[in-house]
Amino acid sequence: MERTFAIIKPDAVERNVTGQVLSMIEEAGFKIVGMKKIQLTRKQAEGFYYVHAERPFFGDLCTFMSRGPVIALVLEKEDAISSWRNLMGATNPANAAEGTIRKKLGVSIEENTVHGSDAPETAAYEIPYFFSALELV
Ligand SMILES: Nc1ncnc2c1ncn2[C@@H]1O[C@@H]2COP(=O)(O)O[C@H]2[C@H]1O
Repeated sequence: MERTFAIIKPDAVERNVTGQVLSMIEEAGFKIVGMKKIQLTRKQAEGFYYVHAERPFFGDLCTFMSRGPVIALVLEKEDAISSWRNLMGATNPANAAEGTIRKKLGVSIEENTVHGSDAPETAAYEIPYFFSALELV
């Protein structure tokens, strides 16, 4: 079993599609082992996305991610990291495959509804950024 970190982003929470995303997660066989609703500060968003600090979209991304509440999740499944990335679909919803969350619900390359860890090292940074060990059950 592997764990990955996921976020349901502000665009999805604003549009009341949190439940649709959670249904797709459960239907795909993930166990939700951690879940919380929080609103990031701008500084917390910058810390979470520090690997993108030099990218031109970094400022807008941190503004977007702190503009409203998000749902932070830890998901468990065999090959959870790649399975979750497959279920999310391509970063740009315009390029996402049928049946993926971003194809169904994504708005734009920035407001793309969900986030997921891209590698085990990333999950090892992202999970404890949001959750203590006691919160994962
Ligand atoms: N040109 C871009 N390329 C990649 N990611 C982008 C771009 N512009 C905005 N982003 C956002 O930056 C985020 C970084 O990782 P995410 O998977 O959370 O999803 C990405 C998008 O929301």
